[in-house]
Amino acid sequence: MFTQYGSAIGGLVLLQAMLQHFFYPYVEISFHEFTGKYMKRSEAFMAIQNYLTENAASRAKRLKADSVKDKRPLILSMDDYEEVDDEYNGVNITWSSNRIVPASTTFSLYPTTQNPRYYTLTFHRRHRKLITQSYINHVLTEGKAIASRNRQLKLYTNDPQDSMWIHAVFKHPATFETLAMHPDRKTEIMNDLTKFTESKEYYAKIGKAWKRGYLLYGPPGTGKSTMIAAMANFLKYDVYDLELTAVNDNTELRRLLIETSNKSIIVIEDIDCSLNLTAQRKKAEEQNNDKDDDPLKKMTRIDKKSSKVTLSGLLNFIDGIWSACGGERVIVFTTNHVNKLDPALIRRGRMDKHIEMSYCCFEAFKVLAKNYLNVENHPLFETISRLFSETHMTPADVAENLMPKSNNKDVEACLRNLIEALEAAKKKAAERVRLEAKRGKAREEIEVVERNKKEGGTSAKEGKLSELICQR
Ligand SMILES: Nc1ncnc2c1ncn2[C@@H]1O[C@H](COP(=O)(O)OP(=O)(O)OP(=O)(O)O)[C@@H](O)[C@H]1O
Ligand SMILES: [Mg+2]
Repeated sequence: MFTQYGSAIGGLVLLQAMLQHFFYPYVEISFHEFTGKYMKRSEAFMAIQNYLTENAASRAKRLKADSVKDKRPLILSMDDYEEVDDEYNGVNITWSSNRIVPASTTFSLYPTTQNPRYYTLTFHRRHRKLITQSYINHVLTEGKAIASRNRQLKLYTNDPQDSMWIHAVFKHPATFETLAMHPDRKTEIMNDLTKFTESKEYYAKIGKAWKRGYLLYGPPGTGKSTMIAAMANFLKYDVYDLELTAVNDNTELRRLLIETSNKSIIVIEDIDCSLNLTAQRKKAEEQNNDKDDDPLKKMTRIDKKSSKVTLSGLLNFIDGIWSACGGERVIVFTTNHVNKLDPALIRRGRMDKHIEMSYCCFEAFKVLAKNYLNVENHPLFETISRLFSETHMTPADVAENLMPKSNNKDVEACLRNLIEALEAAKKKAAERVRLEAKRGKAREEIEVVERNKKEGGTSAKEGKLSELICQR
């Protein structure tokens, strides 16, 4: 009797399922927050979450506000058990957010204490091809792009105590827009960076690690560090500021470099001073060191000697290490003395692009005038343009001279300040040239006297010249 009942009920359930399948014209796809054997957070879920937060959450009736650090705007996403509609190529799609409620709450495999979430995508079955072959891809790509746009950049530095990376939020205001440089050169560098980020397949095809090296060189205050910050903000890459003098040996250097993440800029500033990496410099320093008895200098000398990071170690890592680690890394070296660097360190292929950061030109000044004074044109620009063609000044000094001296932000007063400073710099440079010429002439005359002496002759000028030598 019971078995008869049982089979009748079973038959009804089956019939209901068949009817539902026949009459329910929708397809549902679920995307779970945690997937795989180790219950890893799903990248697809995160991408969908970003996509829905940016595109569809404004249409949801119930929103969830996430607390965010750092005074960033509040993030509003759709709440649990809420639905939103989306449209793609004229097709309507519904997303709903749900949570798995486990049968027992005593033990959970999932890494969060809350019940894991999942999104369900519902659409009419006649659009199956469009949704599965195009729409889902579109959502995932968009979601990843949103994540990279909203990512908070990090600045890593290597801790000298335990040689580990420590990080802070990277918040440098410099951008290519605010960087004082000729616009054509800025465009060239931005294009170069963009091409690099889009060349994953190309690097794979030619069998090279996906990395690009930049050497920034120029006098102090010409914007090398500022350029690195602008690059990081442009690429949305984290910055690893590697202080080589705090690295004890090649093994440590190797570990630090392996620990750097994808999409990052590795910076080694003042490469010529970081270690005794250049042959000429090493020799000169050794000679000077032997004469030098300053205790402080002696201490740094000992420190430098005990550091066993070698040029060949550094070069090997630059060449080889990232081929194994998946790449997408930019490495930037900076120096004030490009001529002193070992050619092996900067040859093409290691440092792919050499960028000279130079004194301020009129075009670069216009960027600073816009940044600091919010002016794009002014009658005094003509004088300033002429002065820039006659004298040198670093962008750092130009910026300093453009800063209002009081609370009164009078544009004309600031520009006159700069003109005064440029004229003073021009005068100083002319004086330097005059002195150099005088010194050169005196040197020539001394040489004549000495030659005459050697040849046994005397010079009428001799007495006068020794006086001159004493004055120098
Ligand atoms: N090209 C530039 N564009 C905008 N601001 C600049 C530029 N160059 C210098 N500055 C200003 O001058 C300051 C110093 O510049 P920065 O530290 O980038 O120079 P640097 O070339 O790295 O110098 P150093 O060789 O001493 O490290 C910056 O904080 C910035 O305000
Ligand atoms: Mg610098």
